[in-house]
Amino acid sequence: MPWFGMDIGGTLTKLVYFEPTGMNRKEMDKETEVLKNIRRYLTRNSAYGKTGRRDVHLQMDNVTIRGRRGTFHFIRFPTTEVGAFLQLARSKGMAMLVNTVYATGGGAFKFEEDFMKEVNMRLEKQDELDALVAGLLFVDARNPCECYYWAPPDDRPVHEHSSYKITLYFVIFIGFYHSADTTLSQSFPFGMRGLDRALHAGPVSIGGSSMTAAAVAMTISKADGLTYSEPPYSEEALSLYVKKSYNFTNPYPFLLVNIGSGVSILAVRAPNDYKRVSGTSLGGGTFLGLCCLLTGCKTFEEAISLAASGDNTTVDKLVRDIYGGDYTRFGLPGDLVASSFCQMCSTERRSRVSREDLARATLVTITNNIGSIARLCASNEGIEKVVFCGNFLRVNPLSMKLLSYAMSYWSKGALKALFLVHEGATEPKNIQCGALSLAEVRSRCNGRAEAYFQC
Ligand SMILES: Nc1ncnc2c1ncn2[C@@H]1O[C@H](COP(=O)(O)OP(=O)(O)OP(=O)(O)O)[C@@H](O)[C@H]1O
Ligand SMILES: CC(C)(CO)[C@@H](O)C(=O)NCCC(=O)O
Repeated sequence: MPWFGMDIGGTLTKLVYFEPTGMNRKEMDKETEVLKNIRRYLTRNSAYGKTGRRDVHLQMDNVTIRGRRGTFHFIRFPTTEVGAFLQLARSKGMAMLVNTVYATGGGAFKFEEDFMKEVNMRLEKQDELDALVAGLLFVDARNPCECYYWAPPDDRPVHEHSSYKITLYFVIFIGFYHSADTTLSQSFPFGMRGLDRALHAGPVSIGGSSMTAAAVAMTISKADGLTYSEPPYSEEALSLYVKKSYNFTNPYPFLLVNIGSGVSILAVRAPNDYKRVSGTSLGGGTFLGLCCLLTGCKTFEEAISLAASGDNTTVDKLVRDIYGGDYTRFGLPGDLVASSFCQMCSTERRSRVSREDLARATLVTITNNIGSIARLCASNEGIEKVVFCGNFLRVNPLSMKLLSYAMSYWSKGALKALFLVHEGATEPKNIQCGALSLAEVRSRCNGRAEAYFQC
């Protein structure tokens, strides 16, 4: 029997196939033709039918389980295609094997009878959240660079990077001020809020030097020490992030936020000690469903690519759209989204909004909401490490960066957002182990050459 494990989720079915390697002649002779065919079919292709895909970049080689060495292959297809999958498995002779497969996810219950009827396959059902925790610990133990985080190269939080600019603007401002032959109050007889309102005005002149009113307003606001941060969703802030490996050898306690169709949040205190502390129905399925409705896109990949080039500020109402600037008393920066999608109440704005902006706003809305709930759960549980997983993060660095920003900004650096290579990464080998010394990398890889090179 080939070694399979399945997770039949609300949106995607994940199939893990363990291909034994290094079989001796006797074992090879014993392997039936059906098994050989299945092995060849799975490992020689990376696409199955129209929608089945093998994530070749996630493949794990030289893994030992139950004394057998082999390779893990990761295959996925939409759960709507379970029927087609069963037909394919039948055509490959699966029904001729006496077989039981470990299966998890809601579909293990829902499709149990179909599996038995179509391919004579008994599903040995496992709880999906037990499997999630066990799977995370398994894969992390075998891949030293499994766990990573997003941060600027110097590891300082992104929102602190803007303080460089505060200093810079302050210096520019002082320069202007000193070269001016007029006083500040003469140039700007209005207060800070007036300056913020001047954002839309044209160039102004100070002592013969001119700069835009917007730059002056920003300068003053920064020099004045008002709350300021680069908008987390601005390209400038997001471009600061690089992936960095995280040493997860002492993981407990950690919060595990699984963003699938819906979202489950677990507090994990030991390998066999966790509880589901919360969840939300606004998850990856909501993002994709709303995006399809709003933009007419057809696939997750399309939705993500639209979002990548969109601007949510044409769709959302920001604090500054309501306050004219920051709401300083309660530390709400002007760039914070005050009300998701609120600009879409206007017929005029609706008529000129782009698909890209709608996709971006949907992504930001769903991601920020999950970030807020995760942050509250972490503080309730007294946990600092927050691991995000689930296929919503697949090919979706934007959400990972937004979550990283939100965790760090709102907790004043206390919370760390962590991610997993086998959930979301497109190029796992690009992760920098930059924060680790060579000796640390070596020790974490336990002398295994392939792990070391991956690092
Ligand atoms: N190729 C894809 N097709 C559809 N959705 C995708 C795809 N790739 C990533 N996604 C995203 O991943 C989500 C599904 O994630 P995941 O596979 O972790 O959950 P699930 O197991 O299907 O759901 P649940 O655990 O809630 O039952 C989708 O809702 C979507 O946001
Ligand atoms: C129902 C599950 C557990 C199925 O994986 C998941 O989609 C989920 O956690 N949904 C959120 C349900 C809620 O807590 O509101």
